Amino acid sequence: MTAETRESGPVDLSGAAALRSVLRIRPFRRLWLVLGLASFGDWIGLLATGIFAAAQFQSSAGQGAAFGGTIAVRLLPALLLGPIAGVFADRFDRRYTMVITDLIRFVFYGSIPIVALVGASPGVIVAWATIATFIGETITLIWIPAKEAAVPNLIPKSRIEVSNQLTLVTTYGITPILAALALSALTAGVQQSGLTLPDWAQPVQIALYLNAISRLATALTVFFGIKEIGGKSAERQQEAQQQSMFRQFLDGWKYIGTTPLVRGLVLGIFGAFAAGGVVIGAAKTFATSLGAGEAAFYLLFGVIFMGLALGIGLGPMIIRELSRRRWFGMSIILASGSVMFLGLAFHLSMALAGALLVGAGAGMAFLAGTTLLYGEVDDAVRGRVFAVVQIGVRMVLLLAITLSGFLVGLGSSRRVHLGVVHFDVSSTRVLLLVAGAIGIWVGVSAFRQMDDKRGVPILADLWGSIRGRPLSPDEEFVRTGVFVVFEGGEGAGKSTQVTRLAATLGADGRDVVVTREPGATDVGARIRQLVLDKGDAPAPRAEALLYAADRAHHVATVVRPALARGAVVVSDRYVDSSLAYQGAGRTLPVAEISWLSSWATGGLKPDLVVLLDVDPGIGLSRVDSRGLGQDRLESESRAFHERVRYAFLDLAAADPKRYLVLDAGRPAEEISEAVTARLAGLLSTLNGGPHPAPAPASTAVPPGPDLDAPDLRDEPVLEEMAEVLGLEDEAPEDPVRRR
Ligand SMILES: Nc1ncnc2c1ncn2[C@@H]1O[C@H](COP(=O)(O)OP(=O)(O)OP(=O)(O)O)[C@@H](O)[C@H]1O
Ligand SMILES: Cc1cn([C@H]2C[C@H](O)[C@@H](COP(=O)(O)O)O2)c(=O)[nH]c1=O
Repeated sequence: MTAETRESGPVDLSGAAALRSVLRIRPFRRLWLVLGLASFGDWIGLLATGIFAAAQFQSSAGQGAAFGGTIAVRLLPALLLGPIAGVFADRFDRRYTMVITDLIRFVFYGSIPIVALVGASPGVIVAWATIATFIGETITLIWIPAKEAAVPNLIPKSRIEVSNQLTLVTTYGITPILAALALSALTAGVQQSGLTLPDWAQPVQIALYLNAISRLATALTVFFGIKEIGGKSAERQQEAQQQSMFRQFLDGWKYIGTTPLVRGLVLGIFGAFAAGGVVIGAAKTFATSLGAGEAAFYLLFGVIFMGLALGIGLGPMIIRELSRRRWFGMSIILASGSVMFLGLAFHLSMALAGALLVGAGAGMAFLAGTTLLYGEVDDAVRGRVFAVVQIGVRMVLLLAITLSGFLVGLGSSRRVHLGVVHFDVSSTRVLLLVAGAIGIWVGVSAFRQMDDKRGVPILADLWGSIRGRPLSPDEEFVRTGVFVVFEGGEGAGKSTQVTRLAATLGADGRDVVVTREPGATDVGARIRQLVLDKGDAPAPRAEALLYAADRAHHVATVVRPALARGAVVVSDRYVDSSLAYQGAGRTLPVAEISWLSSWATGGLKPDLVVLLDVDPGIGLSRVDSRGLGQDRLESESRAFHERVRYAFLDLAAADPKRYLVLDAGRPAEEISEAVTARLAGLLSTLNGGPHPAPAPASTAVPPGPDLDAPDLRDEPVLEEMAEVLGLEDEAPEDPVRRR
């Protein structure tokens, strides 16, 4: 059982369009209806069973015990049957599993009000309500994984997230509210009408019938309307034939335990819910420690659920195309960090903001986690994985609420006065801080385990994604060569130095590739003409795209292949020229140019950038002295060239390790010496030092299609440069400047 590695990530449609597109899928539409009905039945049943049981007793103690008891019974089956429930979903036909389990639930839930009608004693009624609820909930545990495992088979991968949003919002947002409203409207309607209804028509009784009927309705819809859920894949069929249920059960756990991504997702989801549970459990004492009273408790409780809904509903719209794996880790960290923030809050407004973020983080983690699981987990084992998730979430919530409630009750608190600020340092706060810290650790581990964009800065990626421009991960390739780039304004002496360096390295027997931007390739030569000819000027954005296009082709066909085979690549201009000329010069947003270049190059960065810094006046006069006239860029204003110069210097200052900044007014030989000296360190790491060019076939560089790449040492680029330069006419001597 291997998980297919696929990312159910970015949705390429706007929120509303994506929603419409998923609702156009008929089987999903019906499943959504089923879910809505089932969930409405669940919630109204949960409320009504509790009220119904409580109503059988006169004393408040009896009422409390009956209400709490029936609700606890709904959660108990998860403990007992949970682990095995998923096997049913993977072993049997999922359609029949859903239909049969719904029919059983219809019978048992329907029996609860009927037992009361036949005149049984309160004790028997409550006992039967408890037993029937227990059986119904046990059966639900088989129904849920069957449904969860079927969803990805009905919907295209790209729509899974939206469908998931829709079902989560329906289950945890819309239907509980509808159920509560329906029940209270029924009760209020009867009270206000003054009617004396027979026992069987009491509002709670009606709610219980509704709960049962919703099961019948879902069974019929699945049986007649969603036939697509049925059938078994060959793999499932084979497993069912060859393995016992117990073996399948063990394999399910083994799969979760040994598949790092799935294990990380499951643990992360539990972590996020534990964070929410701790806050709910501690909320009452916490509200008191804020001096905010009973109402604040309900407020905090409500705000967490509001955050949950906001996270699920709006999360994907905010982060847009951020990697879902990264989003998952970040959401857990957000939820846990907010729990810690709550531990430090000294005012109700801070607590409410913290609670909202706890809910939002948990909701987003749940959405991202389940969406990833839908995409990552094989159909054959999906039922078991979702059984563990669904049941685990209930158990973790219950445990976290109970344990934190218990722990906060143990400790005492001390009032701390910090100037005008007074707050309690209590066991509640300590608990929140510790739970938050553990949650952050879980989030960071999840992030590290499943990060699919290693090396891409996290916050820049998040910010870029929010703005609709996520950063791409570097393209992977075996890089054994060294990449050196010369940058600088017009006439700085780049070509002179490139040629000198190539000669020195060549004399050393190195495999050297001399190249430049724009124009090192046939495609590039045509682009160079387009951007530099003084004809029709491309608009600034078009100009930026043309340079990026030249770069993309250049990197793919010249630079990467040469680096892969272990050559020293020396390029006259690269990314910084775009940042300086199109960014600072043309005043296009530098971050956008940077993103464009990083996309074009697949994130390839030079090992060393030699920046030849020259006053634009001097540089342009050198260009003029060549007597070849000025191209379109060279003829730009003095202010343009000043902006370019300072942009280069700023780039170098921001990453001093990668740059060698030299005063281009100094003699060419001195500059060459400085460059050679700086490069010596980098080259010593290259294949153990000098070697004959081209690299012998026996070197460690893996052979491959890259070996077909052009070796530009003898190509026109170098010749053309030498010709243009007239290397025998050396520049006047000037001191070298290092920064
Ligand atoms: N250190 C130096 N001192 C004085 N003159 C120099 C120096 N280096 C190069 N030159 C001369 O300046 C002119 C421009 O040099 P070069 O073509 O190498 O600069 P470049 O930066 O490549 O120019 P471009 O921006 O046009 O590509 C040439 O005539 C060259 O001989
Ligand atoms: C790579 C690159 C270059 N330019 C400009 C800079 C120069 O004016 C010309 C290139 O000519 P040179 O002979 O190599 O100096 O193009 C640019 O504006 N943006 C870029 O990305």
